[in-house]
Amino acid sequence: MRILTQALSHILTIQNLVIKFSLRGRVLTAIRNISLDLYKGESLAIVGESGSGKSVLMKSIMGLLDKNGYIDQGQIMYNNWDLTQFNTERDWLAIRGKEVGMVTQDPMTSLNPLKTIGKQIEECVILHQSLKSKAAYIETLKLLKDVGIHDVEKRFRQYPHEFSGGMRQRIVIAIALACKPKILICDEPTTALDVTIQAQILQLLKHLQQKYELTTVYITHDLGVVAKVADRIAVMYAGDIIEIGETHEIFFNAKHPYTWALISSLPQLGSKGEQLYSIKGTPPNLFQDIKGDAFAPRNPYALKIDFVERPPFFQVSDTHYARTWLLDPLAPKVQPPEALQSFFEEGRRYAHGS
Ligand SMILES: Nc1ncnc2c1ncn2[C@@H]1O[C@H](COP(=O)(O)OP(=O)(O)OP(=O)(O)O)[C@@H](O)[C@H]1O
Repeated sequence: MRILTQALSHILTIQNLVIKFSLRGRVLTAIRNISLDLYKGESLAIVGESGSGKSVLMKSIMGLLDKNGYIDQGQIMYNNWDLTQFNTERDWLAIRGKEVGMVTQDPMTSLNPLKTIGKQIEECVILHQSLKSKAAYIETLKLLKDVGIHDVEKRFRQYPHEFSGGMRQRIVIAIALACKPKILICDEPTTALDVTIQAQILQLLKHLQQKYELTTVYITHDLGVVAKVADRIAVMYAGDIIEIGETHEIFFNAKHPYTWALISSLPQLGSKGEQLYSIKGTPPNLFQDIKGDAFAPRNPYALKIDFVERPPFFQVSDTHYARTWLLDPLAPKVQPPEALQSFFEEGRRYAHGS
């Protein structure tokens, strides 16, 4: 795994972003003052339960927010452009696909069932790489090979329904790559696939990230999925990033009780048959103002201050930060649940040994 303490340059910087939606006369705050740096060439996973704001955050950097959504505050800096100031489709065409590509959960919705897959990839190659027909055809065959499809001349002439789910996802990835993006957002890219195919697609994405020198962002509700592919993990809860760090720091030294709960739900821990800490209750109502730490009402370790004041980011290491009052020097010393402690220790031993 790459060490992110080395000086890496930012490819995209989000500052104090607030995103709201108007809904039947009421306002829902989906993103609550998030700041995030994305480093060139890294692989970042954004993890959190349904409704935590992962997709809204990523849609905002592609100009894909629903019509009732708007950026209330903040900046998204990319290439000296502030994307929050983009307001026409024309502006966004300079970004979407070309600078930032996306692979979504369901390949069928991204593919046109009436066109051969070769034509669909070739169209993007012609549009984004300004190649003439013969060169575009050759480039398309190369992309198909790169995403692990065999017998490419024959496959070029086939339609989406003639491919399996995993193969269709490879084609969607080829279409994204045809636009030569610098950033590739993968939104639950393997959720619809079975476990073996999941692993193959993640392996492929990791390989392509290196080959095409991409910066990748994975969005997922499943921490386990990104363990092997992400350099860093950002944990989201109720529209906020509550912990961020290198993958091993999140897995083996997490500090926020919500991250503890996410790790506790990993099957690796469940198989030990121990009583694990599970998240009870529901996430907060995003139509209402949130006071303090949004997780406090569900947090068995909550302190009084958690109900009053939003915790700042406490620094754990150069690369690891967590928004929990438990890290305040004045807070009582609280240890993670026991089953997690042994998981953390095992993980750290393994990391030192490897
Ligand atoms: N068009 C919209 N109008 C109103 N609320 C919206 C709209 N789009 C998203 N939201 C709300 O914004 C919040 C964040 O949604 P988002 O889709 O980003 O969550 P998520 O973490 O990606 O969840 P999932 O994993 O289910 O996709 C949710 O409360 C959602 O209901």
